[in-house]
Amino acid sequence: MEQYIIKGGSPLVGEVEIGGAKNAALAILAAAIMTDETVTIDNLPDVNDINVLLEAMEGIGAQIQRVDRHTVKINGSTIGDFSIDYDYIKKIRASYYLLGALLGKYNKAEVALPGGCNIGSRPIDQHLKGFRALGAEVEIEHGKILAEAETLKGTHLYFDVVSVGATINVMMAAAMADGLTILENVAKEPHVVDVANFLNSMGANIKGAGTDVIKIRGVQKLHKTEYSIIPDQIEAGTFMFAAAATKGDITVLNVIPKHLEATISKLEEMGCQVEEFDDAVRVVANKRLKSTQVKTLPYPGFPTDMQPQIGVTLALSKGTSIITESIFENRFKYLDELARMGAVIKVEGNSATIEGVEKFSGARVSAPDLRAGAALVIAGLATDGITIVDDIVYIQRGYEQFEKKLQGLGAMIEKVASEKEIQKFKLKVG
Ligand SMILES: CC(=O)N[C@H]1[C@@H](OP(=O)(O)OP(=O)(O)OC[C@H]2O[C@@H](n3ccc(=O)[nH]c3=O)[C@H](O)[C@@H]2O)O[C@H](CO)[C@@H](O)[C@@H]1O
Ligand SMILES: C=C(OP(=O)(O)O)C(=O)O
Repeated sequence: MEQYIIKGGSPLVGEVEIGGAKNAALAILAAAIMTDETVTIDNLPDVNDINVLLEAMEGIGAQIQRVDRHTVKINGSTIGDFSIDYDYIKKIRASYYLLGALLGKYNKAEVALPGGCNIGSRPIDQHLKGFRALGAEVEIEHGKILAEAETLKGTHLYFDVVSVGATINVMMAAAMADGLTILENVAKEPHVVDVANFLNSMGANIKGAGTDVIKIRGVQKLHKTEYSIIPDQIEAGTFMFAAAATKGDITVLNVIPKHLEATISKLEEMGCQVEEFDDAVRVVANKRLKSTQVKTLPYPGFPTDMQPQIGVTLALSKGTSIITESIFENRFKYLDELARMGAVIKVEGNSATIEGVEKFSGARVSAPDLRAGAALVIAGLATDGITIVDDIVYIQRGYEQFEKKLQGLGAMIEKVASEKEIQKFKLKVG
């Protein structure tokens, strides 16, 4: 099992290139099979979730051609099977997008109930409500969701909760339904807009993505396109908090600063200097930061996927901070690990009270999920001494070459897989 070993305590300084957004890419890859023509997708992050989804798509007959590390050509004309097995997709959440894509194109889909990070109960009732409203029969049998329709028909639907996944999934299916679909109380995340833009570039007729109401006029056919995925706001924010926690100076390159506003505003409140450029953001922290309050909310609120990264940074900041996690009920597990490094935290329900400490002490900790894992790496980088992070397979789900990018900023971090490699690292760093 691979681990990260870290010798922290030095500021991270330099520039880092941000890749394409995992959560946009997963939906866009699935949507690419909705035409029989060849779709080229660029700025794809080379992370495990993407590779798992591509394998699942190949498994049902789609032709996948890797042009280079970040570019893929997809042709869905050879799909002969509408059923995705659990073995393929148990590790990823976004497999559910194949449901919307297959249902939209073929009026039939069978997809095993999704996996993904264990950050809460994560129901998919809103996805199913949307498919049913479009006229599909939907059953859950033997761990699979079975959806089928004679024809999909446009509908007017009000989501009960704001869900990224349900918004995108129902929007995909509706893109090829008969007539007009109006979706209300939808998610407004940048990746929702990116998927709508992608579908429109294939000939769909979707308006309003990024607002509370999306209107989709169904089309009979979609066509080929070439599309570049937006930058990953969560990867960018992770490096921005790495700058803050290590009292560093990091410029994240290839970002859309508008997508980072909630993160930027918290960093400024905490005492960081933040400079915005056209497609870059620089974060400088040259003193101990201040406490603040933060509540996770759907976009444009503070993202739940950034909650552990701010949590680690606040645990080192002066004063008492309160974090309220309002999206997922099980996203504080990293705080137990952080307590092993000396953080002082009390969790009650969906809120954590953090008494900032001057410093952590290195320890062996486990990544409980993707973002929590990245946050524990940040904690290690901010700590004198040695930290070992176990279960980095979670981190590899969503961060491309995480340790290499951190090394480029001066971090002493290595991926190791044996006691011998751990000892070698310790000897090297003294
Ligand atoms: C692959 C992907 O893009 N994952 C992201 C996506 O997850 P995901 O799409 O699973 O998250 P949702 O936006 O759907 O979840 C938001 C809230 O709605 C609830 N809910 C959702 C669907 C549903 O049918 N019923 C229901 O009650 C969830 O339990 C949660 O409390 O958005 C989350 C919120 O920004 C992010 O943390 C995840 O990184
Ligand atoms: C929670 C995440 O992913 P998923 O929804 O795929 O589990 C994430 O990207 O932070």
